[in-house]
Amino acid sequence: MAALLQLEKVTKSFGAVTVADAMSFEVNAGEALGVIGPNGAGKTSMFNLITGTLAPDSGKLLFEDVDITNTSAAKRCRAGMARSFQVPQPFSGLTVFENAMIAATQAGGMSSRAAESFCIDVLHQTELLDRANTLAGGLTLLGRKRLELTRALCARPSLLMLDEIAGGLTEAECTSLVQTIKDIHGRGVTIIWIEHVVHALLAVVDKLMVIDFGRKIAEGEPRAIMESPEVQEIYLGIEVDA
Ligand SMILES: Nc1ncnc2c1ncn2[C@@H]1O[C@H](COP(=O)(O)OP(=O)(O)OP(=O)(O)O)[C@@H](O)[C@H]1O
Repeated sequence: MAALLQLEKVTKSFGAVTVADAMSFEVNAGEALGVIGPNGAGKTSMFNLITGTLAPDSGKLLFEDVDITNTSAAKRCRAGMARSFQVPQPFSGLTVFENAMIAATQAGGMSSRAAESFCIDVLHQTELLDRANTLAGGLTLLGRKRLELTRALCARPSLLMLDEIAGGLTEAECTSLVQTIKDIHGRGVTIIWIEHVVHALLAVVDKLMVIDFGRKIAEGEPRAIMESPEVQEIYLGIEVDA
């Protein structure tokens, strides 16, 4: 598999707080990478560094083998990166369909005519088609999460980044959203998914990475990583017998 995204020794600090400490990893095309770590570990900052809303102090990022370290966030989006936000950020006074259209025409660069049928298709995938004419502000939490996913997909990403999209959902809602994400991944979209709801992640991802204090603690086959004593102790705070 070819690497779609590569981070090489990416470092970023805010004063004394280091959010990325010589962070290196790669994500192959077609892969789903899960990212876990304690609060404040630097997970969202990592997304900001990848999408270009945060500039690294040092290190290099490559997307499709092109050095994007100094590429603007807008250009990275056009190149195929899209993300959802931890706190859904729709245009609350616009309908679900209008939100999708804005994403498809602005982030996805589509003409309005082409975007219409495309958005219907995306809303079908994200199971929001029957809410197309609902105001975004009137959606349930699950609906808002699905709209976050819709808006990211409308940017036509080859790399989809999900930031705690399962947070706050009931068990049944989580199961339903996981199935949607599985289907999206099944269509060949490469995914990086930050999540505290670990069982949701494990249902989808091929690889799991654990970070703490901006450092990569472990990376590999998800269940093996979860069972490793180092991860249990550092991430879960569980004392493991020597
Ligand atoms: N712009 C900023 N200026 C100063 N400190 C920041 C900034 N952005 C993030 N931080 C700090 O960097 C650390 C990492 O934050 P980040 O949001 O990346 O963590 P996280 O792993 O996503 O946490 P959570 O799981 O709680 O969402 C935190 O201590 C945070 O307060």
